[in-house]
Amino acid sequence: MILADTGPIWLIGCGNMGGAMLRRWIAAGLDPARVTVITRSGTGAPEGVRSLTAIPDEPVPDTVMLALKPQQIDAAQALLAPLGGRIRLLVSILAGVDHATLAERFAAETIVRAMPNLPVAIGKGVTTLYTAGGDAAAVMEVEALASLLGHYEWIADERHFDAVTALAGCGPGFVFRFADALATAGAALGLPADQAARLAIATLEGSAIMAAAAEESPAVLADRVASPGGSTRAGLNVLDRDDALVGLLTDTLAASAARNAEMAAAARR
Ligand SMILES: NC(=O)C1=CN([C@@H]2O[C@H](COP(=O)(O)OP(=O)(O)OC[C@H]3O[C@@H](n4cnc5c(N)ncnc54)[C@H](O)[C@@H]3O)[C@@H](O)[C@H]2O)C=CC1
Ligand SMILES: O=C(O)[C@@H]1CCC=N1
Repeated sequence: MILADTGPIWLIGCGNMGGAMLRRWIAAGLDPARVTVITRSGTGAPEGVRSLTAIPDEPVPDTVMLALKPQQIDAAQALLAPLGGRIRLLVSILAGVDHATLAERFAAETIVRAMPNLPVAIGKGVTTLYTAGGDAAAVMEVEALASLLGHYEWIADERHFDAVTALAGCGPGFVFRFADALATAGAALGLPADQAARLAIATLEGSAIMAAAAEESPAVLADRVASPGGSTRAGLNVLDRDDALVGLLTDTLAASAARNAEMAAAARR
């Protein structure tokens, strides 16, 4: 998808996620001269990008992206309050904070909630998008940006946003933790820790790539690894006993989704 050259983009906050997205967009062809990063610290912007600690005395930019924390939404609102008109496109990656709250706090023609995840840094991220409606060109522009980050999809029902945040936004954190746990378990069987870590990550990489390309479900692929009466089945029996792994992940996602709801409630005040 082609990036439209629609004018200035202001990125409010440029930490782990804002920085990862911006670096990927620039690597994929976004002109850094279009972007102004505005942060409290004045740090974190990639080379070639204007970095400020307050909004410049300039016309309202076409696009504003909110990439600070949900707890910093009051500061973002105060920062943008002096703008003299409506922003054409506001994109928010704030976990939890809902469309209605954004519309109350920010004057924008089109508002899109986006939930990226950290592998956007290498163009293999997952970005989920939601809008309550807006200008078709602005929506296409968001798709063009999201497509440069990896896989993206829209959700029609905003009530699913906390769930996709827990699954895909937070998901890399859980997968990284699983990689560590796999390595720790390998080391417990006597492997050197560094070797166990290498084998765990390479195993995850190959399995994820294979699952992504396969027509079969992961459940079928798991059965393909498990020879009848063999050692994989013995291991799977532990994960499957009383749905142990499903139960653990259900609790994990539920905790994340609940925290998103808390952050959303705090932003409504
Ligand atoms: N880290 C991740 O994997 C993901 C994060 N997100 C969302 O991205 C947002 C940012 O998260 P991170 O990048 O992890 O946080 P971070 O702490 O790394 O970055 C926050 C950024 O906001 C800036 N900032 C803080 N106060 C400010 C203010 N008053 N005015 C302007 N800038 C200010 C900081 O200087 C920093 O650049 C959050 O809303 C989070 O929900 C969404 C998906 C994934
Ligand atoms: O931890 C957080 O709140 C954010 C939302 C998704 C990933 N990181």
